[in-house]
Amino acid sequence: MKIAFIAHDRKKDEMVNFVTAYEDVFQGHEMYSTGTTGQRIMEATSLRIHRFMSGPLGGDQQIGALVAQDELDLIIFLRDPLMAQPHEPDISALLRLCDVYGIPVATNIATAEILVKAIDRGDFAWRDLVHKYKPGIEE
Ligand SMILES: O=C(CO)COP(=O)(O)O
Repeated sequence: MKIAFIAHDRKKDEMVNFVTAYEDVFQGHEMYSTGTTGQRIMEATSLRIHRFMSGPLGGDQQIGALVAQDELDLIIFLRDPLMAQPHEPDISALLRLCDVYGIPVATNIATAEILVKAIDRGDFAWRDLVHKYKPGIEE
């Protein structure tokens, strides 16, 4: 699977703890992140993650481009709902693309917990069918 991690500043500790706790589940998957989030995760774990730009410098949009190209199966995006972000339009654009393409996206730790257990159980097998048949997007 192809998984992306993104966390706003006040959620980074939570993200690091989460990924550390489930490191064995994430091992072996192809992983992406925004700049600082990926750096923090790699400092704390043995996971290798392809890091894009930092969010405010375009990282959310780079991950959005992967969604548009059907190159991501899951996004864990721990957003800070109590702090305004200078790049809010980029964040909205990424979440919109997830809805356009039906990409599972967890925006809080409770949903992230459920989805990581779903990976472990093989519940993401339907993504293989999506890749296989790739229906066109309705306009
Ligand atoms: O701002 C972000 C997502 O919107 C995250 O970017 P960083 O991982 O570089 O802090």
